[in-house]
Amino acid sequence: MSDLQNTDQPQLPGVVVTGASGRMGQMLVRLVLENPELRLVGALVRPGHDWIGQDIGMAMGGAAVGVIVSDDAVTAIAQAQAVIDFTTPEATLAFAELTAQARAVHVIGTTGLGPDHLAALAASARHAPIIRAGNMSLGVNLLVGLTRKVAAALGEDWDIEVVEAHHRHKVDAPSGTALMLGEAAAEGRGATLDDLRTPARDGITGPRAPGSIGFAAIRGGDVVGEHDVIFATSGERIVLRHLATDRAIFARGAIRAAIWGQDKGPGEYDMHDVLGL
Ligand SMILES: NC(=O)c1ccc[n+]([C@@H]2O[C@H](COP(=O)([O-])OP(=O)(O)OC[C@H]3O[C@@H](n4cnc5c(N)ncnc54)[C@H](O)[C@@H]3O)[C@@H](O)[C@H]2O)c1
Ligand SMILES: O=C(O)C1=N[C@H](C(=O)O)CCC1
Repeated sequence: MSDLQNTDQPQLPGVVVTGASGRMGQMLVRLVLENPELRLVGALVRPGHDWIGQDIGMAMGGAAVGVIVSDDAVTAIAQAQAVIDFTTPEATLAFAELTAQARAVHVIGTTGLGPDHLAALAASARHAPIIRAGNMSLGVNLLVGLTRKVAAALGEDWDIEVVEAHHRHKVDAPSGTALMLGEAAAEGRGATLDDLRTPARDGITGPRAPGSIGFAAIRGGDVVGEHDVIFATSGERIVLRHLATDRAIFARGAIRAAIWGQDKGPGEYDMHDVLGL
């Protein structure tokens, strides 16, 4: 068995990683196993997945770690102090109910959540802490603050566009990060993103609506995540840019959130709370 796993330290918070076979799930399993402040107690995959019943370390091509992959979320989450969840909106809602029952911290990285999903999460957060962000990296959360400041400093003659690029497998657009950046820009202008967001452009769109915030999404290859916030006016442009080259940045943020949340009461939190920004 791998000596990375803290099986001999039952006092450490136990973490369940959902979507454990996914791109983020595998990264999270690795980094939770390496973390001296946490214990991996569960690895959940979707029903029917061929990893079910195998040790998660071996399923990922390494040494055994003593945690068997399962699709039994009820049993796994009942013994957890934290659930780290990068899956799909539907799966995340189901995990939120179980995490609320277990009074465990639910760290949610899943994007593509709509108003109905968010309302259901708010209900779960009445029972246990939920920490959710469309991007868990330090760099993007700093960029959110910068975007708000720059938008507040510039007048409406500066057009705001958010351009993002991701790998070919990504299913939602605009990305969760792009929406966070757009929301920050709108806040800087004293508005909400719902007030200022322009629908995706295609065909005869007419000229740009003054004061609006536009989004453009590129999908291809293995791009981990790239975001530009463009402020454009006559004669000059400012571009605020974040480039992600390693998914570990998201996993590190999520793990920090799981630890931070251990002494927090029920409620909804984000990475600004976790990072003290
Ligand atoms: N917030 C962030 O910092 C951040 C960073 C990266 C990705 N994400 C988001 O995380 C999500 C996952 O991204 P990914 O690239 O890892 O995708 P992925 O498709 O590689 O992984 C998702 C995994 O969830 C699993 N899953 C689906 N339903 C399930 C269920 N009911 N039970 C257990 N597992 C289930 C899938 O089988 C898959 O393995 C996306 O919404 C993505 O946008 C967020
Ligand atoms: O790979 C993804 O999917 C990512 N999703 C998040 C988003 O939607 O912004 C964060 C970046 C990577």
